[in-house]
Amino acid sequence: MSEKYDVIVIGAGPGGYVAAIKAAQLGLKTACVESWTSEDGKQQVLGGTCLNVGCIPSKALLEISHKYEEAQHGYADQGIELKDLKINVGKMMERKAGIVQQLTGGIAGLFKSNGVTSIHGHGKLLANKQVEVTDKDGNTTTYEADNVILASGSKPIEIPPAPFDGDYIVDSEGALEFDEVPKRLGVIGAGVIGLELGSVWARLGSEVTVLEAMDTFLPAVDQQVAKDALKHFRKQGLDIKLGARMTNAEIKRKLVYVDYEDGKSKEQVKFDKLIVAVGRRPNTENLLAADAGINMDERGFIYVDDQCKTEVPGVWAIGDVVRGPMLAHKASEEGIMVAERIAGHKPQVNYDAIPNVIYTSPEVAWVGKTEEQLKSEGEAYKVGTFPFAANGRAMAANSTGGMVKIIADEKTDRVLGFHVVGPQASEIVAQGVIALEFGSSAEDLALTCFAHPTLSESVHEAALAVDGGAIHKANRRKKK
Ligand SMILES: NC(=O)c1ccc[n+]([C@@H]2O[C@H](COP(=O)([O-])OP(=O)(O)OC[C@H]3O[C@@H](n4cnc5c(N)ncnc54)[C@H](O)[C@@H]3O)[C@@H](O)[C@H]2O)c1
Repeated sequence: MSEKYDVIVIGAGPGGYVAAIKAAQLGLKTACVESWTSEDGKQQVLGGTCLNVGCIPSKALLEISHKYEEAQHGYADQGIELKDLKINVGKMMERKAGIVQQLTGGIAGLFKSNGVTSIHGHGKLLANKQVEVTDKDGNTTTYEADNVILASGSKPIEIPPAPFDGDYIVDSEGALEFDEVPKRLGVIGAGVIGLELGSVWARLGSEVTVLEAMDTFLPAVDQQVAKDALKHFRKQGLDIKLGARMTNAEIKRKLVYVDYEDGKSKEQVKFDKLIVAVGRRPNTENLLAADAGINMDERGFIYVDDQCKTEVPGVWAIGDVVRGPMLAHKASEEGIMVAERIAGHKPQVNYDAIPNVIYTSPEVAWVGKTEEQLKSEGEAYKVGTFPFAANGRAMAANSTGGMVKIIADEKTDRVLGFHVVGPQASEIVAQGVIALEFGSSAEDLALTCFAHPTLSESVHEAALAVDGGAIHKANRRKKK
């Protein structure tokens, strides 16, 4: 038996590393176990999926591809003339790798400065809050802790009709590593990952076809916003086929042949590469000893309550291994809540005010309820929208697609939902999160002074529009 800790965190993704830093800041003796190893097998890699092969590298590619597309299609209209524009995929990948390295190295520095002990190896929870760590050579060490936080994240779901081969049929990770722009790219699943990665490669020149089994586009998103987004994506050249269920994918002569059914007929299409993005599942295999006392549902999610407590006192679980959206910022919030609870405080994550973002172009972002949810709950509500087409700053930026939509309670005027499709939606949605968190009314937003000229003025106008008072668009007349 080795050292005893106040807190051992298993997993150093945005849930785990944040929990470990917060616990150490609160004076708890903390260790964080992470098995991820650099390609040369020499070093531990911190940051999990988000920093290494998820949010951060995908955003690096999204930013670069956005610039390239703008230079290709948007500059000439603005009087900027370019000759011989080219994309250098190798250089783009180098830049992405540099950003990842900088950030993951930064966590190691933060662990050091906060006094978190980093343990390299695979962590497994045993009975009595013991954690067994197996290093890369197979040696095991067992640690004891008063509290264990399980934060082992998730991985892409592999489906039998389209097994990953790492070259032609890839998951979200493989889709960040193509060494050239595929001529024809297939994407299975029009979820967040499929749309983000599909749009990266479409902007770099791929002909992208997205096959989505469901008939409804982005069913979790407010449908007025989802329909607007779909229109923009299709206009950009993404061929999104709804109601198209992929049934088989086969690699033949350096091409991927994909069969799908669309309710009317069976079709086949061929691609140079295929990305399969049909969801993720929790990383809970080999995480828990049989006598650890922790229960999971049939899909491998660990049962927890609102405070992320498992059924074993002192064992907590956060992030992608538990209920709720698989989002880095949700995991981090849970990590902070758990660390503070261990230290004796009583914080609570407000699960009703967690923002969602799809980093496409235009971006889609929202927080709170959709119109569809409110209708099904029988709530009376009112809506204000404002299009970026009527926003001077959006015009100046040559980015006028989309809108802001605010939904407020019919009686109390309290903001219930905040939805954006358009430029900088990921930044603008923070205003909705603050409104929801502070329980603000649409009138509070309408009475707030917004700087001119900014994209955020569309928030102001949408809030004014909730009661028919927008200045820069025609309001629907109220019935007398
Ligand atoms: N920006 C972000 O917030 C972000 C980024 C990446 C990942 N994530 C999270 O990661 C998780 C996984 O994302 P995802 O996009 O892989 O999953 P998803 O669940 O969002 O979407 C998967 C889609 O695949 C479709 N599908 C399944 N089988 C199919 C088939 N045989 N043929 C055609 N379509 C099929 C489903 O109907 C679904 O719409 C999500 O929880 C997501 O929120 C979030």
